[in-house]
Amino acid sequence: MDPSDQKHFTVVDYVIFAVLLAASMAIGLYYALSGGRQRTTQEFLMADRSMGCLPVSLSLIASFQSAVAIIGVPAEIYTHGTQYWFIGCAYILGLIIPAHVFIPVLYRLRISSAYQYLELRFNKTVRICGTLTFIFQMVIYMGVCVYTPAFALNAVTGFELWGTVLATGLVCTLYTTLGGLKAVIWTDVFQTVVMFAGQLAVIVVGVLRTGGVYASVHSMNLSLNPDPTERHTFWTLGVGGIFLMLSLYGVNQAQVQRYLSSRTEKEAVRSCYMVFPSLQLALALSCVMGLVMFARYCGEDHSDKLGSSSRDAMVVYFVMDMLQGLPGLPGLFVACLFSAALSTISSAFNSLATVTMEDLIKPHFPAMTEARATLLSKALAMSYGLLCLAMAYLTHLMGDSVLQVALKIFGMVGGPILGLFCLGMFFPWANGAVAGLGAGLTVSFWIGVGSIVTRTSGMKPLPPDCRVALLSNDTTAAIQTALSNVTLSRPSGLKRFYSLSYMWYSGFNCFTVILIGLIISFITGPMKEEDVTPGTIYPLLGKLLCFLPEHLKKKLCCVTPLGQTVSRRISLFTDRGKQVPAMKLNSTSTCCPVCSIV
Ligand SMILES: O=C(O)CCCC[C@@H]1SC[C@@H]2NC(=O)N[C@@H]21
Ligand code: NA
Repeated sequence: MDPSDQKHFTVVDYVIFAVLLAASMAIGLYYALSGGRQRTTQEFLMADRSMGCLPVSLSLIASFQSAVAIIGVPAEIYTHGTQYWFIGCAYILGLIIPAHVFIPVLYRLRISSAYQYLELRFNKTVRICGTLTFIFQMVIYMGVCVYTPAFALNAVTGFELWGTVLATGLVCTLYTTLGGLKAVIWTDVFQTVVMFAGQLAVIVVGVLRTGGVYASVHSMNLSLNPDPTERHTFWTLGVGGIFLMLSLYGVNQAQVQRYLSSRTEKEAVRSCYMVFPSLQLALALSCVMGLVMFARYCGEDHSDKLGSSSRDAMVVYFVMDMLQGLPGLPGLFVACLFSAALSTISSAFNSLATVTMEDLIKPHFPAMTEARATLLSKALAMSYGLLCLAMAYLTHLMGDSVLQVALKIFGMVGGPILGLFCLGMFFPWANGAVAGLGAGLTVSFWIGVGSIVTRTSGMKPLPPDCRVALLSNDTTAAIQTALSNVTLSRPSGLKRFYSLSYMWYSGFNCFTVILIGLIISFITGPMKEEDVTPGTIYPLLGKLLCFLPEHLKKKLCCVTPLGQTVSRRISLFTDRGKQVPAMKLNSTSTCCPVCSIV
């Protein structure tokens, strides 16, 4: 990028960025020195299970809204049109199902890590596999989140790349290590506000300077094509996106930990509902930013100004172009970018430290003292921080648009984990979980790597050229007809398998795990009712057939309502070694194998 095009920061911008980092540190220090001073893992990892629905809901959004969305979504809209906005349709079921299926089951088990559910329902091996898969997913995802803001800023403003990565990583590691989950949640609240403010500022200034978004209306496209190999259609985003949402907001430890830190189950369900409007707002802001950017540049390709860097960097170029000469606003946008990154990375650190502690260390050292366990948790948060800096470099090599990289990771790794939980909750007789997960991950990496190797991610569509958009309608129609007549060489066989849209990865891999898990269960003999831990099954069929009269349901499937108590006592997880009051279970009804809750 030649220096003449380089956008520069004024002192005010650097000050605003420094204030953001300092504010986050202050919140972290406050929680390190107040309350129980983070002396127990219940406080450090679970915020004493005392959180209200407002901070939890804002923290739930912040966990998976990082600089990847702030930069990647406008770049997506600019390059491919408004198709991506349809992922908003997936937020409906993508939040209702977690609120009414996953939260009730997981909250009533009084666990700290989502993967403790897997040991309760299956066995310790499944739990370890689930935990390791989660760690793998979040470490790579964190690398993308740390790298994105630093790379984008460096490409446009010459902002020191690795210095920024280091500063972000260290500040984040510090306040997460000092202040625990309470600090992470309250910094998430503060950072979500900064994130929205920054995006709003860019949109307002952008609309004022480009005179509206009329030119980009033509980039509104709606593809209802059911072909699963088409990258973004209403079906891949609106339906495939539901499985993506379930893998994140239903069973991902970062979100489950927030549900479990709520003071009551109702607060947790309410926080899940409160996520919906804010998530739609976040999606709308980033999509409109892409439209304003299109209106400004009409789809022309300015990457010549940016040298080799991708369309993602173009978003930062556009923002700096818009905010030039308005001291403080470039700094606000940079603060917005790093708020988005910090809130995601801190959530990832804390959830990684929690599962490592709860799932991998505590079970082997039950007699470990509270002080030592808390110290170890802090050391883990620190080591994960350093590990993600290494992953940031790996992202440097990935090449794809950052949004696509993140969505692929969730699909390839989050999908199979979702399948594991669904196998456990909806199929009482299932016990082939390890084989199911193994098969799911194998297929997922086969298709993921295959799609990268064969690069069958479909022709990169021509950047929408607003000259076409501004032509008279019949000319445009003529051009589009001509283009549609050019049938791309349709991939067949394995190539077609590799060209499955990555938005179907979550759903596809989830079903692979369930299918293989059920087949193995039948081959090795299904689980007996009495062996299933009560409270770990969601009576799916019973709920679906809830319209049937009781006597018919009794014949078909006499399901006791969720969480009903039955006669046998079971010992749940022991919190710190002592026997937690077991769930008294006292209904005697036996149930059919299909949907029974014992
Ligand atoms: O922003 C990121 O870091 C990841 C990209 C978005 C992740 C998914 S997309 C659907 C859902 N909505 C969000 O805001 N995040 C998740
Ligand atoms: Na975030």
